[in-house]
Amino acid sequence: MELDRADGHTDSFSFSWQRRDQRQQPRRLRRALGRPHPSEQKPEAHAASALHVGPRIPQALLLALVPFVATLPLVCEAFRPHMRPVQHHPMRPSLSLRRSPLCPPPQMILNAQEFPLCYPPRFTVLGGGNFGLALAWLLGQKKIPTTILLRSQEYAECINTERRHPKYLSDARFPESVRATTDAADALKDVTHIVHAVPVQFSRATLNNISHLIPPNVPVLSVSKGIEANTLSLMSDILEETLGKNRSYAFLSGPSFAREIVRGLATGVVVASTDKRLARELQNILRGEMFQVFTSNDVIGVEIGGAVKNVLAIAAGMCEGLDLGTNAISGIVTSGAMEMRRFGRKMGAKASTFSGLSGAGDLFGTCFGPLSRNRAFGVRLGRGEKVEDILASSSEVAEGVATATALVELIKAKEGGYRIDLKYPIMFAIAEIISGHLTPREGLEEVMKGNSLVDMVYT
Ligand SMILES: NC(=O)C1=CN([C@@H]2O[C@H](COP(=O)(O)OP(=O)(O)OC[C@H]3O[C@@H](n4cnc5c(N)ncnc54)[C@H](O)[C@@H]3O)[C@@H](O)[C@H]2O)C=CC1
Ligand SMILES: O=C(CO)COP(=O)(O)O
Repeated sequence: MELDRADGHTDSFSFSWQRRDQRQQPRRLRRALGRPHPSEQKPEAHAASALHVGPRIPQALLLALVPFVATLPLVCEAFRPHMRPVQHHPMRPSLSLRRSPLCPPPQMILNAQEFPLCYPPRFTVLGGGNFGLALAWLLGQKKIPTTILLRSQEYAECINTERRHPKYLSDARFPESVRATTDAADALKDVTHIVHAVPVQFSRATLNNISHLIPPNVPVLSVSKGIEANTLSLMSDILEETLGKNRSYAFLSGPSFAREIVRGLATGVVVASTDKRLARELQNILRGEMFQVFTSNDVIGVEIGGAVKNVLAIAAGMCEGLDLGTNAISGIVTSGAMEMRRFGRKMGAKASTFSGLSGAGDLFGTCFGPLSRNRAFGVRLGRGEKVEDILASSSEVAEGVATATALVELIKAKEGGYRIDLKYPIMFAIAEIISGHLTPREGLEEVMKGNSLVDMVYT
């Protein structure tokens, strides 16, 4: 049976009291019998017919059902902790529970600006660098209980007592709903969602250390951008290999500098997941007036965009460090965007993802904006500093450095064939520069002079 709701939608999980024979009769016959189709009735008549109880459902039976229906929400609530949906943590109720009369219908949960979640989310952020802190701050603004798992006791105490991190984003004040700890068991107890913000090269070791403490089915949102150097893995591979396939993962990317987020400046990001419901749930949890969240199911496209733009930002920085001019930077970034898209397609990504926030958007922000650490790394490299010296003098991560060589290895593995460097001249040049085989000037001038620039539109 179906219920015709007042708003015109039909809910498959509820009932209609229309007689089956009446629903199946052709309209002309119904009119002749004086029983027009509900859509042809006046509103009052429609309402009356919706309540009309035919002889096949005795009124006594309906009355007997009333106490059962009335207590259904309470029964659902009582059983919630015992229900273990396949893909989700027990604290995230299954869709059928969310459809209990106590909860708004699913479209309300998914679309409402002020999300009326039917359970209290509790987040744990892994990684206390700039971006982990920015997301904890964002969640704190929404009064969502959030624990940051740090390695430094001193930093954790500073967050808990002074409500700020002494080193990163030190101007940002954390609300009371945010706390920090170095105790992984404490941080992961009762968690409903995990944000993974550990740099890619340290992710596998970090996750292996704590995987036994992460409750089954708790979903993980990764914000790290890069390719693991020794395995050529993306974060989606690392997460599945360390935390298993039996949970949902999502990936956040887009132009989103931590420093701007904690200043409350307008930001737009993409959350990609093959679990559409998780992507929409995270969208509703994270979004706010100044923080827009879009959803995508193109996980590989979003991951490739985030990893490759860091490499291209190093090239943009080198152009600046070498004073090659704006024309050269723009040419290299445009051509690099083509290579990003080409490789993404090879990996199975959608072409359109590279025109969006997690592709072109993040590429522009990182290559031309003043805040990028990858771009800053490239500037120093272009001015003549050595890779090792820059890395040794920096306490913040430039993911593009390790990713550059891993990216070329991954391209070779996926493309196969001869002279792949001709298809990806910019990626190959950056990897050669970072591994010390070419100087920045040699590498970039070779690209600019050697007819290596490609254009998506013109030949
Ligand atoms: N900072 C930003 O604005 C954004 C960063 N991201 C991404 O977020 C991820 C994290 O970057 P940030 O938070 O910026 O890092 P960060 O550069 O601010 O800090 C480095 C982090 O690495 C940790 N770390 C260093 N050595 C480690 C080790 N051996 N094991 C475990 N952790 C170690 C430090 O404790 C610190 O949390 C990166 O993949 C980055 O690309 C993404 C979007 C924006
Ligand atoms: O990914 C980022 C912004 O979207 C941060 O880039 P950097 O790591 O180069 O600072």
